[in-house]
Amino acid sequence: SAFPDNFLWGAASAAYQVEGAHNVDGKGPSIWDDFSHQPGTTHEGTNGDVAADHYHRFKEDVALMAEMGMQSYRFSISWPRLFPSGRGTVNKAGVKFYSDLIDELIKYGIKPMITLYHWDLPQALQDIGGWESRETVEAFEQYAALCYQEFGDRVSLWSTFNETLIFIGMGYFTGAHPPGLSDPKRGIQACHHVFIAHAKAVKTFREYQHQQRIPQNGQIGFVNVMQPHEPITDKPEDIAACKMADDLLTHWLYDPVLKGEYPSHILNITQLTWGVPVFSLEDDDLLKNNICDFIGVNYYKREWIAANPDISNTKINTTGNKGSGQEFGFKGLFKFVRNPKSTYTDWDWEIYPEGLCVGMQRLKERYGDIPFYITENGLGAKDPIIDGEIVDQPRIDYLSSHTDAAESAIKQGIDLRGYYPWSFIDLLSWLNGYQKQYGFVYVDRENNLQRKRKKSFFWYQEVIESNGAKR
Ligand SMILES: C[C@@]1(C(=O)O)OC[C@H]2O[C@@H](O)[C@H](O)[C@@H](O)[C@H]2O1
Repeated sequence: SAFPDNFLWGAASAAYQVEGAHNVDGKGPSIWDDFSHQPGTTHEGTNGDVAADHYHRFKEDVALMAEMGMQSYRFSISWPRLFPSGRGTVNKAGVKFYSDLIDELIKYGIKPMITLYHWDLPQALQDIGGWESRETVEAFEQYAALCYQEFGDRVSLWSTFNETLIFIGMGYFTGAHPPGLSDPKRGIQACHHVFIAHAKAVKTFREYQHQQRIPQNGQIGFVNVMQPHEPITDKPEDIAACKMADDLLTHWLYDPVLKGEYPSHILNITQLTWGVPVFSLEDDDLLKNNICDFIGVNYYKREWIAANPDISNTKINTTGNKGSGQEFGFKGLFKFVRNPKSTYTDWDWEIYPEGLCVGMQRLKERYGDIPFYITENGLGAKDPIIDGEIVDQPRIDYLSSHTDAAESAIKQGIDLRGYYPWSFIDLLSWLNGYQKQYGFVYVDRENNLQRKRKKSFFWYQEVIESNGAKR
């Protein structure tokens, strides 16, 4: 196979979705603890109070990762577990949990990849404005510095934010995520502060390397949604809508961290319309001088785009009833439409493996020969259980076809360094509860969260053992 010898075969998770122990050993509340406890916010009121209880079972889970042969594990740190009120006093028990997890991974030769922010902002910081406040930017820099100090000696792969498009988009535009707003002006400024927080965290990371407080070989990146857009017809209005979707959903999110600036024509529109983003004096240099080392791409689906003169709908399919999702779109900009020729999941996401390769090629064309990690890719499904076995063949087919696309990308010269299927273990899906499974390992919620290897566990074990030759 074309996979290089040092290619990292991993898997991913996120703190709020997997750990549980939401108020244990000094952890403070996050905005997801607060939001998910409000009625009507999540599928059937599901939340991360217990999740997969990884906080208490991480040794068993890491042993399963090692049995599967995983070479790297992408996980996120819960900021309020380290800083219960977001800044100031450090919760030593929280530091100990992640230190023990990292030691357990290293014991089995599994490289940690840390995500600093996977949506669980400390509620105490939301109370002072969250990402709309520069105080949160300062607090993030302090949080990142503590993580570098405590874990930088053993962790060389870092990323700052996961899917800014989603936590800003759903937090400030659709309102489906906390803080549940629908205000583009506030959303754009909040998003700007996230980019500044990222740049400051990169700057501190590089300073710590320079001072040899952390190893020189460490890499710090940014993790974005990678979602290729295609016009549903070659009519000029559909092509224009597709370009708009690309500018707003891709370039606005990638340019600031890979070019150090926003796409200028969109920046003109946002500043003319709302006077945002407001830049502080240091912002421009911060963005320009702290380009990250790699880009993490989370690939699930392509979206077909059409012109949208009429609908404003941001409700999505959160039940898993195929075809129950309406067309998602912003009036006057674009809308996502279904292609009758395409194949879709139960959550109405197109299955398009080639998009993994096409997406990286397009990014390489715009940003140059940057290192890539596929930091998420997976099939959300209700896995069939036959005679007590979890026979998730659809997930095997999905991952197999996507590793084909990954191999094609490498053959075409993309600097792809690792593949982290979402998710190592079944965990909470934010708005879809526990019914939307992604894991190689099943969690029996009727039986004390007992772990059980799925068919895909053994399939992936072979893929890793053969360095991608057997798929
Ligand atoms: C919305 C949804 C899903 O549950 O299907 O998309 C795929 C995957 O993306 C990740 O960044 C989220 O942390 C994880 O929970 C998943 O979230």
